[in-house]
Amino acid sequence: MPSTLEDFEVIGTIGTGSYGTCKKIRRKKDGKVMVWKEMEYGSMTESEKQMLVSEVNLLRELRHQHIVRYYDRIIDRTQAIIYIIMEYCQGGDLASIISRNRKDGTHVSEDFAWKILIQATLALKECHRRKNGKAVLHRDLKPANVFLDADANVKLGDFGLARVLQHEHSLAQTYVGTPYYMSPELVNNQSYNEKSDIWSLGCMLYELCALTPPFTATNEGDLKRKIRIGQFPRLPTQYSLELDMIIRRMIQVEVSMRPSIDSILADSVVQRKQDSLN
Ligand SMILES: CNC(=O)c1c(C)[nH]c(/C=C2\C(=O)Nc3ccc(Cl)cc32)c1C
Repeated sequence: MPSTLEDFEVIGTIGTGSYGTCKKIRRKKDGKVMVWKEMEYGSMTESEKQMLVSEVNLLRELRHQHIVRYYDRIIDRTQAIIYIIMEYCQGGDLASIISRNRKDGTHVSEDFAWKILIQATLALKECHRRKNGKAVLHRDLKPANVFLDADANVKLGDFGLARVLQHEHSLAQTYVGTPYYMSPELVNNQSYNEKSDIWSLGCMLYELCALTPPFTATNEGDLKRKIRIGQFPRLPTQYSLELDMIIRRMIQVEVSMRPSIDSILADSVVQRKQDSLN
């Protein structure tokens, strides 16, 4: 029996992104707290709507402990709104954690950083696992798209849809945010690949610890120049050389020099940290 809007009650608004509003909802039949992302599709062409449907179907297939769980979708054809119903992540998003630490002058612990590194890498491994020969590259890995559950476990969210919603009519097309995590291959107009997600992962982990992206500038031209050069400061000295080194390996300009997901997970320090997490 497909869900309807009447099966849920809205208990709060979590946030509004470039392509919709995220609301906290409660399922009436069992009180389960979830979220839905409301997205207007009225201005989309038929092919863009088809892209959205296929991306939502991809989300439906992804089931992993570190990927936000997709539950259902409701299409309100009268309002031209699709509601995508997903798992509630009580711990919020990494962007809020970074902002709070920046304001308070505090830093996440080394163990927390390793936990996020390991679990986000496991989530990416699942995304990159070929589905009918089609990799689901994240393409938009950033602190605002990494969520935490009640036990501060990583839940990677919001991928695929970001790409679909970059259609020419979408407000999402209007430039939102500085591309701090843009990889050198994208700066050079080369193709996006799995190692581009590794670059973004490294930039995100760097910012989680240093509370600033590895590359910053006052204009996009300078930012692109710094990304091409690829030099950035060591993590704050409270963090180990091992953590600095593994993040530094991810943020290598040369694509082939960046570690694969499997080599990250095979790293001896990662293995030791993973054992202590389990
Ligand atoms: C400060 N952040 C929050 O309070 C927050 C909380 C408690 N939950 C969220 C976001 C989500 C959440 O709780 N579940 C989600 C599923 C998919 C997507 Cl794209 C986002 C979410 C956020 C941004």
